[in-house]
Amino acid sequence: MSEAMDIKPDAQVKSARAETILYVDGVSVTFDGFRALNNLSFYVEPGELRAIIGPNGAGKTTMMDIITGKTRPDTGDVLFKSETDLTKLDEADIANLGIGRKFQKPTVFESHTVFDNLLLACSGGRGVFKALFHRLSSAEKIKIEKTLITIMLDEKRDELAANLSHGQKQWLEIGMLLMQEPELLLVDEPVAGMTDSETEETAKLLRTIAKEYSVVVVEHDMEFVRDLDCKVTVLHEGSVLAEGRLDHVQKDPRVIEVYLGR
Ligand SMILES: Nc1ncnc2c1ncn2[C@@H]1O[C@H](COP(=O)(O)OP(=O)(O)OP(=O)(O)O)[C@@H](O)[C@H]1O
Repeated sequence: MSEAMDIKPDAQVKSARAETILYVDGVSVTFDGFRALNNLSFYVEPGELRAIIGPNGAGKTTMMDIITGKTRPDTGDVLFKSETDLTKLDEADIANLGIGRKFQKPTVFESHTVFDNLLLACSGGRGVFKALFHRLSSAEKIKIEKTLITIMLDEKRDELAANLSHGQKQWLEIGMLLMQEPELLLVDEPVAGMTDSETEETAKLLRTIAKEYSVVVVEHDMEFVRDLDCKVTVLHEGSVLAEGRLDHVQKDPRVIEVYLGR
């Protein structure tokens, strides 16, 4: 990007902020002298599905850590819904604001059924015993039923989570996050280790979820990213290298050189 394009007049910055669910601007973070994020700026609109790609070490995980309050930036702004400064909040506050994060490995309650996993997720910290034995409100029931269908596990509702395939466990964990009705969902490499058909179904699932919530997905699997059919941000050395539709960024010689051409 040219220097001229880098200059953001105040009015332009303001209008970008006004329309964003996530506003990351000029974020840098250094670990022991190594700059993991370097003046990183990108914006996500409400209801948007966004894929983040980039080579190993590009800063994708660090970026998620900054958004969720696990890591503090040295400089830069991170705003949720244009006004809440996430750099001042801790991880629990940020989760309570409505930002859900799905880590790469599924962490479901293996010895409970699919249905009970969703029930536990909407229990609001009641504890396992109380959560499983309290009377479900009709709103909770509807929410669980709707989520079971969304995550394609309606027919597995009485199955122990331990008996699910790896892909189904990932979907269940996404469902558990949906029970909290997050406005922004961050998903880290969801299809690693999935079968081809599970990968395809996961793209459909995330596209469905993005009709209701904003979703940011970090992934290396290009077929999957193509299926997401969304805007793609390419990170490299802690900055945005390119942004646009996958077809567009795949043709960018810089992207081919540092990532896709390998
Ligand atoms: N806590 C830390 N201390 C020191 N260096 C770190 C720390 N966290 C990340 N890094 C370094 O910052 C850089 C960016 O790492 P990050 O994990 O964000 O990249 P990534 O794009 O998620 O890579 P991958 O695709 O391999 O997961 C890497 O060089 C990594 O070694």
